Amino acid sequence: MAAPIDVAVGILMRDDGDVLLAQRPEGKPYAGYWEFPGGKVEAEESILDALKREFVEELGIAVLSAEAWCCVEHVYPHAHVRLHFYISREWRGEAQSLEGQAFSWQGRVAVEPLLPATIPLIEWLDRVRYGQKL
Ligand SMILES: Nc1nc2c([nH]c(=O)n2[C@H]2C[C@H](O)[C@@H](COP(=O)(O)OP(=O)(O)OP(=O)(O)O)O2)c(=O)[nH]1
Repeated sequence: MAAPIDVAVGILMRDDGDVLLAQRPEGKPYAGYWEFPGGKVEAEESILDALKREFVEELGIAVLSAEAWCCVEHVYPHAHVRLHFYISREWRGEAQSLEGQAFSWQGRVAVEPLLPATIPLIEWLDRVRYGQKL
């Protein structure tokens, strides 16, 4: 099988625990599915740099700091991806829809459909956001 493609994914988390999700625009695989913003890491680029670049390109947001959280691999029909999820609580700017995508701040995540590889993350994330009360 081909080597996985590295993808940098960012979870912006507000003080109240809400997180930002975006809807994949037309023309991409899984258009209309919800995801955390991010994109493919380019050659010679660190994952954190890719994350910062994607947030500027897609949302006009400057990520000031982010912490590596977890890494998930998934094989789709279109690609084998290795997703590097980061959590950021520190950024500058308000989200703008620079690629025509919808986005939404969510507490308990209620948007759907979610990208398949992102679904398990939601439950893990609730443990981070709301403690072990689940
Ligand atoms: N951003 C993001 N991608 C995800 C998530 N979950 C998940 O399976 N993916 C997959 C979908 C895609 O196969 C891949 C991301 O690639 P992409 O096509 O969106 O990346 P990109 O913006 O760099 O795209 P492009 O330059 O090729 O148009 O990771 C997620 O929560 N966020």
